[in-house]
Amino acid sequence: MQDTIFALSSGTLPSGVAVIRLSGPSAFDALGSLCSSMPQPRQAALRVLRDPQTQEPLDQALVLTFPGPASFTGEDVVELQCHGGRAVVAAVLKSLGDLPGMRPAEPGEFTRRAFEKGRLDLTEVEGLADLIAAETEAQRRQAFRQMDGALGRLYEGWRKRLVHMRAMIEADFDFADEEDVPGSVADTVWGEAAILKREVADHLNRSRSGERLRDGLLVVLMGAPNAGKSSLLNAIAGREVAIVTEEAGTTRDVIEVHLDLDGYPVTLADTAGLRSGAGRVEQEGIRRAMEKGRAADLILWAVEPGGPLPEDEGQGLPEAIRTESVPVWIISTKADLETPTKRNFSGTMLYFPVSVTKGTGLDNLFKALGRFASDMFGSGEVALATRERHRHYLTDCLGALQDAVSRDHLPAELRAEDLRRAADALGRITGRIDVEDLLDVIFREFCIGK
Ligand SMILES: Nc1nc2c(c(=O)[nH]1)N(C=O)[C@@H](CNc1ccc(C(=O)N[C@@H](CCC(=O)O)C(=O)O)cc1)CN2
Ligand SMILES: Nc1nc2c(ncn2[C@@H]2O[C@H](COP(=O)(O)OP(=O)(O)OP(=O)(O)O)[C@@H](O)[C@H]2O)c(=O)[nH]1
Repeated sequence: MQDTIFALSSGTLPSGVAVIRLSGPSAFDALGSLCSSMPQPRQAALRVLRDPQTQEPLDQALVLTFPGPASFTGEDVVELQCHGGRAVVAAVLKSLGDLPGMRPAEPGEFTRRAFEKGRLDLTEVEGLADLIAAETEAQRRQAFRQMDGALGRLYEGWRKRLVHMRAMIEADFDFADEEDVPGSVADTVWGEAAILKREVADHLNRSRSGERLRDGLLVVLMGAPNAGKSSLLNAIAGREVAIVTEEAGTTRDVIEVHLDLDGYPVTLADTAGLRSGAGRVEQEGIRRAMEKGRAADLILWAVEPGGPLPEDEGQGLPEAIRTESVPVWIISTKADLETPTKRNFSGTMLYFPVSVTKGTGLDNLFKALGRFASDMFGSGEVALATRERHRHYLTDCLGALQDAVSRDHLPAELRAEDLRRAADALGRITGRIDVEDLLDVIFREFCIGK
């Protein structure tokens, strides 16, 4: 018999109320050992929880039962909604652990059981994890859609189309000698495969923005020492997160703040000022700055009056980063010291005069950053791939479809095998590869068993 697992499912203690969940075949017996009578399924009831050995009262709690399979995990589930005191929760967990067949749950084990019982596919599991991690509105929306099955349905739909295409080819072989089967049904299959290939390719092209929305856009502040980067970061973050001093080369490490810009997640990283002839520690800071710069979605180049511009040889933005085709915006700092004049720099770069001392120019910069993020993430209407894992298998799927479509000089059996690889790649994303499907489709559509 499978273990029954239990865990505190609500957050850090102490809290107003703490939710302890149990799932598995002994869940209801365990509840029976703790309280006098079982409540109606799915209805909260107030009960005194007692230590099963001593009958000492532990707490007065709301208890709920969710009989499987109509529960979150698909198993019998019990919830104990206790007072959120540390000793209360410790005492209840101890009593549960002493009961037969009970053990503490591993991280994610409730959801894992839900997956194993087929109640959630892998993308829904990931969506649930992302929903719990979501920090901004756009992240929440994307995660909710995925948890709700939008991505899984898209891939399942594609996989079913592939299974159907293979069924067509199979049928063509099986009935090649029979008279009552129409001519080569398989001929239409390659056209369908080409259409699907385009859909997968489009989806794959958009997957970066799904991943970005999940992780947050990386905006990196770079520039010469003393340009005012840390002051700018502090002003943007609205709190003192980076050390601001008048000494050049203060920021030696990369400091990051997470921002919520109109619901979009943005990570802003402050970096060490770039200069030659720096000491060893500072050199390391510069190396890290370069590393961040290469990973950036956007670089803000801070320049004080008279300071170096990105394209300046030696003091500017290093060649290695300029060639990465990352957009660079110029932030002309300390605008209170000197009326900033738009100097002669590459005309395509956006330019923002900012004074942290006077507090001017920041709103403008915020608005532009918000627009940049919303352009990058798009409308958020379509289900996007959100993980490298998805992109990996989508690439496999696309490669297999490409083979199926292009290898028209090869026998259909081999090209059907390409379709199988494409379908399996999708099945790996959702965690559901089901070989029985192929037979099902053949039986249903062609009445083989007549
Ligand atoms: N107290 C509590 N709140 C919670 C959860 C929980 O487990 N406990 N959840 C945990 O993540 C989320 C809600 N998710 C849930 C998903 C499905 C079922 C469930 O019982 N599903 C059955 C019955 C559906 C129905 O009656 O409409 C089913 O799908 O068959 C319960 C919670 C968020 N809030
Ligand atoms: N007048 C004026 N001074 C500023 C402004 N912003 C920053 N400063 C000053 O410029 C100096 C350098 O600022 P930081 O923010 O430490 O510069 P940084 O670019 O982070 O420097 P490093 O960490 O060395 O790379 C400090 O003395 C700040 O007070 C501004 O808007 N106006």
